[in-house]
Amino acid sequence: MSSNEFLMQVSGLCAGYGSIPILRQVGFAMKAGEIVGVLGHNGMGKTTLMKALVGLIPATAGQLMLGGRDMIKAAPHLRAHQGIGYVSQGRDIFGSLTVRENLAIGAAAAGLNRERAIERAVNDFPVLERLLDRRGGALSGGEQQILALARALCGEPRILLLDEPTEGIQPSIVEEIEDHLLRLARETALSVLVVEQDIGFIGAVASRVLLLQKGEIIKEMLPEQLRDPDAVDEFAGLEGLPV
Ligand SMILES: Nc1ncnc2c1ncn2[C@@H]1O[C@H](COP(=O)(O)OP(=O)(O)OP(=O)(O)O)[C@@H](O)[C@H]1O
Repeated sequence: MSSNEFLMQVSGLCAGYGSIPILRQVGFAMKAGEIVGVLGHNGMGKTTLMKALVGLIPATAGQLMLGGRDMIKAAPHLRAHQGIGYVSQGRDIFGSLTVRENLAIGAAAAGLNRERAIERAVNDFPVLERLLDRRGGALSGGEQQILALARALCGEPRILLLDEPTEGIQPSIVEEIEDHLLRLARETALSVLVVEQDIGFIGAVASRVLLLQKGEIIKEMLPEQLRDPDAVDEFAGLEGLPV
């Protein structure tokens, strides 16, 4: 396969906090429309990987090829212009602003028409319609996750990075997120890199799974291999999918 078929290519990525190295020579590539999962024990560097890709912490080495350019030294907003969207583990909803205002900020950050972005968000996630005038802080965890996802999508990313999107949310909303991600990947060729502890979610959405151990990708698995409890437990410290 030629390198041009990849939307994003990461190679030799090293990053950490101050003098503490966390990521060690991380490399992988993603094609358009692919959903890739990242599994790993707590503290193995999953969130650090997301932050290094978004540009919230500096890389000490490596490349991040996006649209034919190495963006590893670029500021976060420039990476966003190259198509990277991000929903952090904490979701970063503005709690004192309404859902409508949260979405408007997402649209403004991407230089898009506010009304059109809100219309699209409601169309994508109908649950948001009755919540538009409610404050972000008054939403349930699941509603906040949907809002964070909708806000990131306002930027029309080509690659969406999601950090534990199912954490603390009810199963019906988890299913809604699964369905929506699969539809976006299929219909709009959105690529998604998703860090998760919910192995059922990863098994449902990802076409392959990267296992991160001590800041290194040590193995790549297919979702069906997540049914092997020993393999999953060894590398990710999680129970496998039911056989
Ligand atoms: N701001 C920080 N300063 C220093 N060390 C940090 C900082 N944030 C994280 N670390 C350390 O970096 C390592 C990787 O953390 P990271 O949050 O990336 O792990 P994770 O795999 O996402 O874990 P979790 O599943 O618990 O979120 C951990 O040892 C953590 O203690």
